[in-house]
Formats: sequence, C-alpha cells, structure tokens
Amino acid sequence: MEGGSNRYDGKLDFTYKNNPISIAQMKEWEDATWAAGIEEEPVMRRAGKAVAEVAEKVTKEGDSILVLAGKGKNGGDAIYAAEYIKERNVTLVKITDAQASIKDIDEFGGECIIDGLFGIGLNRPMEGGWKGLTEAINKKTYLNPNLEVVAVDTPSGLDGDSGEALGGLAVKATITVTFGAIKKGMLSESAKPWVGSIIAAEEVGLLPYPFK
Ligand SMILES: NC(=O)C1=CN([C@@H]2O[C@H](COP(=O)(O)OP(=O)(O)OC[C@H]3O[C@@H](n4cnc5c(N)ncnc54)[C@H](OP(=O)(O)O)[C@@H]3O)[C@@H](O)[C@H]2O)[C@H](O)CC1
Ligand SMILES: [K+]
Repeated sequence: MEGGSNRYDGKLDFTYKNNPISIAQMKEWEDATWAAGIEEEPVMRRAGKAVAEVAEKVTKEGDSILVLAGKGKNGGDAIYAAEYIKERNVTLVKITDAQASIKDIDEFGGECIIDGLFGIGLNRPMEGGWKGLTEAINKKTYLNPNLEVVAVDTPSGLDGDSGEALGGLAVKATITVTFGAIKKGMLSESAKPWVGSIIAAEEVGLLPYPFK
C-alpha cells in the first residue's frame, strides 16, 4: 500500500510461505483434501471471505462493488465473497447468460469489480459472451484507472501454469487473491499485465501444504 492511499502499489506481495505450484498440484491437493473427508463448502466460504477482506481493504464505506460469479466453483467463491463484504453497496451478478450480463459491467460506475468468472477450471480461450464480459471489465479499467479489479484465484483467462492469457485475453486485475499457494505461471513475465499484486490466501481449510 502507498501512504494515504487505499490502492496497492502494483508490486508482488511476497509474504507467502508456500512455494508456487502447478495447477495439477493444486488439483491433487484439493482432491486429497476432499478424500480426507473435509467438505468443500467451508473451504469455498473461507476463500470467499479472503476475497471480501481484500475488497474491503481497497475500498471504503459506501463504495460500490460489482461481484461477477461464473458457473463453476470460482463463481461459488465469488458468491461467498459478496456475502461477507460489509458496509459497501454490493451487486452480485450470477452469470447464466454471459452475453446478457455485459450490460451489468457497462452500466457499473463504482469502485471495485470482483472477477469470479473462471479460475483454475479454465480449459480453453474465452469466446462469445465470456470474451465480451472480460473485454467489458478491461474497458472499464482503461476508462477508470482508479477502478480496483480483484481476481478470485486467477484473473479469468489466465493459464496458471504458463502465465499466458489463453487466446491473448484475460481480465486485467489490480489484485489477485489466490488460494492455497501461488500458481507458478503467475510469477512469469507474461502474467504481469494480468495479475496485478498477488495475495496468497494460504489458509482456506485445505490439508496442510503437501509439497516441498
Ligand atoms: N483449489 C482449491 O483448493 C479450491 C478452489 N476453489 C475454487 O474453484 C475454482 C475452480 O473451480 P472449477 O469449478 O473447477 O472451475 P472454474 O470455476 O474455473 O470454471 C468452471 C467451468 O467453466 C468451464 N470452462 C472452462 N473454460 C471455459 C471457457 N473458456 N469458456 C466457457 N466455459 C469454460 C469448464 O467446464 P466445461 O465443462 O465447460 O469445460 C469449467 O469446469 C478455483 O479457481 C477456486 O476459485 C474452491 O473454492 C475450493 C478450493
Ligand atoms: K477469476
């Protein structure tokens, strides 16, 4: 943070303990957690709470926050984030028709967008309405450099292994709140335009970090 400002300074937050991991390792860790009998819902809840805390940090009371929740668990985390954010005007958009939701972004005039479109489940470049949503977010950032864009786990569109935007397009986040451990691609040069500051929310209720 810079003196007197709510904004992060765009530098990587190096406070993480767990080493960066691949997406396959993240999935392995997740699967081991469920296999140990830990339920998914409380983990998503804690992930959402971590995002909410960051969104509160970079906004002030009365600010408006648009929460975009996609169709998978990344969207699930975003829905919990919306639930936990206090003293802000929160609008939650659960995206069922991506094309139709573009107008929700175009019409938004507030201070922060939470990107819960896609996380590590992204498996191909975004197209159609999803591409349109991402372009609409990035256009808002371009028009309003003070807009905070908080990515849930990864900026939507980013391949967490390579750090490349699939199809050349991802959400341009100002902050990425990633769960468990930083995804290794996020540290690459190619990820820099998309990830912003990285915050590792390491304690979301998974089994202890299983890698060296
Ligand atoms: N890692 C953890 O410990 C935890 C992670 N959590 C969060 O869960 C997401 C990953 O969630 P998942 O449901 O697996 O995937 P996504 O939400 O990223 O994506 C949902 C589905 O979207 C489809 N998909 C993929 N690419 C595209 C695309 N380009 N266009 C349209 N649709 C796409 C894909 O399904 P398909 O069947 O269509 O292929 C995805 O499955 C992780 O990032 C965290 O945020 C949990 O909180 C638990 C802890
Ligand atoms: K995301």
